Amino acid sequence: MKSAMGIIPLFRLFAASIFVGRCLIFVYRVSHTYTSTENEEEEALGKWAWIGLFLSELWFTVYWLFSVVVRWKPSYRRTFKDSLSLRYEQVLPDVDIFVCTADPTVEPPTMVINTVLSVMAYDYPPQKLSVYLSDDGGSDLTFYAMLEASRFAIEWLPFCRKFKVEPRSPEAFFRTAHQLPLENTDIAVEWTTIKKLYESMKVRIESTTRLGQISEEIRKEHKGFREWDFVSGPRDHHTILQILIDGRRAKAVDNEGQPLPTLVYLTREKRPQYHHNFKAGAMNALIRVSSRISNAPVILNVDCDMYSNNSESVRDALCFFLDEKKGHEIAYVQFPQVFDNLTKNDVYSSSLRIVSKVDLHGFDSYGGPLYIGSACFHRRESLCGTKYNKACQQDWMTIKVETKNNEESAHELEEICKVLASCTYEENSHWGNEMGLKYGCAVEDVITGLAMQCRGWKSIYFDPPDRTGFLGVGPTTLLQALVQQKRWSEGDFHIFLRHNPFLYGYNTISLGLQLSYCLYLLWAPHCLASLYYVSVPSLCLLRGISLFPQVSNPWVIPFVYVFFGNLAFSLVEFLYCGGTCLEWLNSQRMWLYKTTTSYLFGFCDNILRLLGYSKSSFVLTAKVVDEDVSKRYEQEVMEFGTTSPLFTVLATLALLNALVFFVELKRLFVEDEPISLALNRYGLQITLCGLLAFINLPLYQALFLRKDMGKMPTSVTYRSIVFALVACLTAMY
Ligand SMILES: O=c1ccn([C@@H]2O[C@H](COP(=O)(O)OP(=O)(O)O[C@H]3O[C@H](CO)[C@@H](O)[C@H](O)[C@H]3O)[C@@H](O)[C@H]2O)c(=O)[nH]1
Ligand SMILES: [Mn+2]
Repeated sequence: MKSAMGIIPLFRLFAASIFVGRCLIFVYRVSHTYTSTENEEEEALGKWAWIGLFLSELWFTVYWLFSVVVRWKPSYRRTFKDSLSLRYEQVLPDVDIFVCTADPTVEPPTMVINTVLSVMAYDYPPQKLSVYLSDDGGSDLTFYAMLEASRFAIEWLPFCRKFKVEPRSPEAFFRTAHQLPLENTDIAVEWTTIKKLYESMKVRIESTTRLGQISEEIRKEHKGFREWDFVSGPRDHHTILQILIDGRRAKAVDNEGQPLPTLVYLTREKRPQYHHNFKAGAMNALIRVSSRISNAPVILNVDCDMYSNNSESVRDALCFFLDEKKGHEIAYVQFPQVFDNLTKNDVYSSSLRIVSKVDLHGFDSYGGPLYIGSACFHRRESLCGTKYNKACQQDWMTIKVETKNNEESAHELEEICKVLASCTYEENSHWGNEMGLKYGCAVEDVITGLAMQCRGWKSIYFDPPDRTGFLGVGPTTLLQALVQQKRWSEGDFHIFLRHNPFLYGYNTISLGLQLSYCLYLLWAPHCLASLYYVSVPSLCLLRGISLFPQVSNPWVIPFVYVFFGNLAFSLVEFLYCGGTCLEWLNSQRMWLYKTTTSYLFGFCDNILRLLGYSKSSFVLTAKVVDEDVSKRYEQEVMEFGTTSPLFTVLATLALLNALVFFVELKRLFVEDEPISLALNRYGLQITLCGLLAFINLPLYQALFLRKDMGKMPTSVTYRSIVFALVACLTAMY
């Protein structure tokens, strides 16, 4: 989707009509109520159910308004990289690139170094680039892979430059461009050589990783390995800092004599008695260490699972930072997160399609997108806590970094920087609060971005029109997807409670932006209304309580219009953004699953935290799964396979709706009451229940029909059958 400008007026018209529909629904809810002919108890019950439904609809409407605000006036951006080169090529600023990794088994070292190599190979003066890897896994395996990468870069960078290779992650390159360019023998020869080099490196790294330890032979290759003699475990060790390529040295050149970017490996100190604050802690350590080594004014942050797919992204980002009119007020430039491991119809709806094609463009027009963790360029100054003011307007980009470091040897520099990454360094300081990334929130990125915007900075969303900037790894099992969503919803709601955009952003960020933020920050409480809507109307059906207008009553029109109008809109929007119909259906299912489980648990965690019970955690998203699981993923078969309370909730809700639907069908067709009467009275409720049963079809399959390892575990099946039956029986009697 290039730009949705043309259809914006249409959208506004549609939104207005839905708004009228929603108002009519409220008029109906307020002017009518449930009346029973049977008894008082029944009537009281019905009245409560009615009020609950009214509140849910009220909530849905408020939430829908946020989504309308986001879509109201999106903005789309282009860059002019040629003008940038013309004007600034000689004075381009330094750029520091931070890559984070946390665990060598969940995030394999080969993946990590592919990301590292892709960012080392940016189309940018290499002497101005410094790449830092933060290894929270404290693993010598990752260090070894980095050492290999530092050697491979000598061949890889000139190769990329010469043949304008895209993408510059070797793994992705050889995977996507497996056709050998035969017509030109020169390329063919070099291609084969470099491919062989890469593959032999990969074999070495993978065999070492499989072995789980570094052989004596390899240990001799670098003094750095000796550091691991003193490491007692991934949560208990000193700082290890190794400058693998020292870009200041004349020796640091590739095989064509061109300079290489600086390459640094860091694992910050960790001690059991100190909380390490997950990725935020890692990033802050990197900010400090890099400030002493290269101190570039621009910082790019990527996760190790997200490689650069476009060698020009640095230049794209600088077009905004160096913009004469607006550049001085920009804190960060966020690129979309796109994933390259998704299947055609994206079973787990991991693609963030609507987020990146719709929502973030909307945020942009109100003052800037959220910071979403990876693929984001920062201005060091704003990340370090500076408030935006007039002084920021000076020519900050072109100020040359002090070169005092030049006399120190790499070893001296390493020793000096180690303290900056120690556990105690942050004691009694503003780090994690006013400086650097904020601590104590499961979405350190969003809260940090919001804090910067509240300090007066703006941000930019840039979705490159021709070539995606970054490609990452999305969750590939249902549980991973739900757990990731739980972390996000928990963190987002935490922000709403503790760093509310209306309070902190009062007078500094626009009302539009404050409202837009709510679209994400209120995911968690959204579960309440959703849970209500997918269970209570169905349970009421069993009892014969009708909660919607009769089908023959004109009041039914707004209900039908709002419900189906919104569904139709979201389908059209999805297709417009390049999705498929099946993908849309999957996204609807996932939205239901996320709201009723992830958001529910995220919500509960926040409540527990308020009561002082819960402590923060960060469940990493797995980047590798075993073959069996991955095969089912390729076939787009939903993966259950493990017992999890999340699955119990899902299965219970699904069974409940199936049960009710069957009971109702039986009633309709078997009992004496004429069908038309019952349909008229319960039409909407039965439709809702039927739709819920329909969207859950894959789940019933997993419960009762499948035989593979990914089916629902029997314990979950039994448990949810019991829960669903109990709920139905309670409702009936
Ligand atoms: O103690 C930790 C935990 C995580 N990480 C890194 O954080 C990144 C994100 O972790 P991942 O498991 O990939 O989670 P995702 O859900 O994919 O991450 C998204 O959501 C996170 C916030 O919840 C953001 O930090 C990420 O940038 C964003 O991509 C990875 O590079 C990890 O190596 C650390 O460095 N240290
Ligand atoms: Mn990730």
